[in-house]
Amino acid sequence: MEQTLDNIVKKNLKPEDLKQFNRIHYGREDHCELKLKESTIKKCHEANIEVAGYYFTANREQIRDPRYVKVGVIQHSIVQPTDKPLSEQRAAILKKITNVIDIAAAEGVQILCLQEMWYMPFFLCTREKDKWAEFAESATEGPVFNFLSPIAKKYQMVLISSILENDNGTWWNTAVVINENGQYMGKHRKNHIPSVGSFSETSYYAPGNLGHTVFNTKYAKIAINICYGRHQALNWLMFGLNGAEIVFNPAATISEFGESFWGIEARCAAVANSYFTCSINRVGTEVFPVIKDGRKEFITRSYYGSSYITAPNGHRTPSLSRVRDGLIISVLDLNLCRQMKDQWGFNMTSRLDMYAEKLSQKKET
Ligand SMILES: NC(=O)NCCC(=O)O
Repeated sequence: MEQTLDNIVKKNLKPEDLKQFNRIHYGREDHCELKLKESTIKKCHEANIEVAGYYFTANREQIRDPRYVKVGVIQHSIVQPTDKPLSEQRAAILKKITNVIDIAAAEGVQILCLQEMWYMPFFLCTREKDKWAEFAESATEGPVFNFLSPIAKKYQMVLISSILENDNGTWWNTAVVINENGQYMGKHRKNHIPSVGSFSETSYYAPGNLGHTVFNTKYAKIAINICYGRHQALNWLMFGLNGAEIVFNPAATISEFGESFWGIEARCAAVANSYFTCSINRVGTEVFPVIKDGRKEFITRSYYGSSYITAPNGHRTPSLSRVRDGLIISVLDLNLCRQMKDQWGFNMTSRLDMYAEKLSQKKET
């Protein structure tokens, strides 16, 4: 059994203690597991993909019907070594992901989010640009959009695809939303760009210029907070103010950068803003041969996966594996968003006026 925090706890606690742990830590005594099809389990086993299903309920209301939506998140490693031709690298990932999307579709997933820059190695640690430029593409007619669009249509699935966008020669870190008819619905550009340790993304693209768009899809009002933006409470807040019911956080992050707060930030955001959050991180080790001072060196980075989903009441799923490809399928009752607002009064008691006044006075130091 793999050493995730959940597995360590499960293995070492007596059933009664485990119940207590789950009640206090996760907010519920069991994980409300969703029964998945035999075929899903078989296909995932064959492809060495961890698969887990959960559901989040809300109180029954007298007037409003439950508003169920089934979401999926996929974490995965790259397939080919990073020195192979770019087209081969991308084709191998697309093939792998097609299989996982097919599995998710057979389970009736309606909204599915992929990890940050899912179709390529996360080369942004190398500081190299030219070598990778062909991975940067148009949000509306690039190879990745053209690949996903028919899939979205075939399965009437909303797809969130994090890409390296090339918009008339300018690069952006962008999440594209494709609607259930396979049409481009819009995009969000990463607002906060890391320049920390080997995450030197500021040399590639500028902070996003599209604000905090919420996409009113057929199934839910969704938004995307891309990776490093999860460290900013106000970034999460703005998506909530704009009406998001689910905020996806496609990421690429490694242990050295706060694995201990990975499980906290999106969960806090879900509680503070009364929406669901879906956190998706890469897995696997990516090795980049680079030339430094005339010598060949290797940059190696390992991503710790651990994708999970949180409800507005703070209940969350266990994490996926730290090392294996994985798929979480979860049923969410969106009624829980308003119920939490009503129960806790977070909206009613917020003091945005007070913050706005101070923020408008704030000068850059
Ligand atoms: N991809 C990305 O923004 N990574 C930054 C490191 C982190 O926020 O964990």
